[in-house]
Amino acid sequence: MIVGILGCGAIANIIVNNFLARENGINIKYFYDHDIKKAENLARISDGIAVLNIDDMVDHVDLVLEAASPISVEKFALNILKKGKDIIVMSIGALMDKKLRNELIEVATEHNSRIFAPSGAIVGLDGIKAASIGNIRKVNLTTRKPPRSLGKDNNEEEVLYEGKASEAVKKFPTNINVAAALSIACNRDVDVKIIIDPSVDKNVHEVIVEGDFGQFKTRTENLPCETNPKTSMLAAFSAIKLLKSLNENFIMGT
Ligand SMILES: NC(=O)C1=CN([C@@H]2O[C@H](COP(=O)(O)OP(=O)(O)OC[C@H]3O[C@@H](n4cnc5c(N)ncnc54)[C@H](O)[C@@H]3O)[C@@H](O)[C@H]2O)C=CC1
Ligand SMILES: O=C([O-])CC(=O)C(=O)O
Repeated sequence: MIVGILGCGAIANIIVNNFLARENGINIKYFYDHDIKKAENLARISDGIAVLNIDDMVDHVDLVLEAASPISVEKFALNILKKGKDIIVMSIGALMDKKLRNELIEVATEHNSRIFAPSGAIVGLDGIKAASIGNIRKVNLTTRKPPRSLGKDNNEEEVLYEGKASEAVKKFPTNINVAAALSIACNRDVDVKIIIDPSVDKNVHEVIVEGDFGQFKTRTENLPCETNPKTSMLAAFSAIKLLKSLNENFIMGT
């Protein structure tokens, strides 16, 4: 499987460094970023090809791994799917827009392509998907990040946001994709609180779900990526695991 990466920042760097040797028949070969130097850097370390025009990548790959921004999903995903290519979307916040999501699903169905959205920086999506088979009464997400992860310098705790996931992803498009992942997994606009917390040094996500199945609570304490403290290592790891699983015949988990 030939893979192209759209967005050559923190997540892409972790992915490429994990795939330096070809694994599971996956060859990450093409790189596109609107900062060509970033694409060239990844191409150099992986013996791949950096492209100036995204079409020069899409035409040659089986799958595009988006790790850029919600705007890049709006801009490029439709065309990727129309060309019959699969896409892994990291900027899941973009998919909270139901119109865009439905359009992408329609085009994917028509062109026999697939959209994958990894669980990213959060745990519990397996459980919430299963729980959504019954009635779900409550889903709360509380995200705590150190000030530097949110570009702040607080000395005291501050609630930055409290409200629905749909608004959260508009206000903080590169910080709370996890809220979109949760919402889409259970088809509900979940309640979100984002807290700037100078007492934590990790990106912490707590989820509480209650429904017909009973209840569960998860807490993820994520180490931030070195080059982008907003983003947790687990998000990149989840993309790697998903990518590897695409060529496997045994699927574990929901
Ligand atoms: N699903 C999840 O749980 C998570 C998702 N994310 C999202 O994944 C995406 C990537 O995250 P990082 O690697 O940490 O970001 P980053 O900022 O380190 O890297 C993004 C790269 O994409 C490039 N880029 C941005 N917009 C572009 C466009 N329209 N066209 C071409 N290149 C573009 C930038 O130049 C940059 O090199 C972000 O949208 C982030 O919010 C991040 C963490 C968790
Ligand atoms: O990486 C994280 O911990 C969460 C994050 O930035 C996001 O959901 O966009």
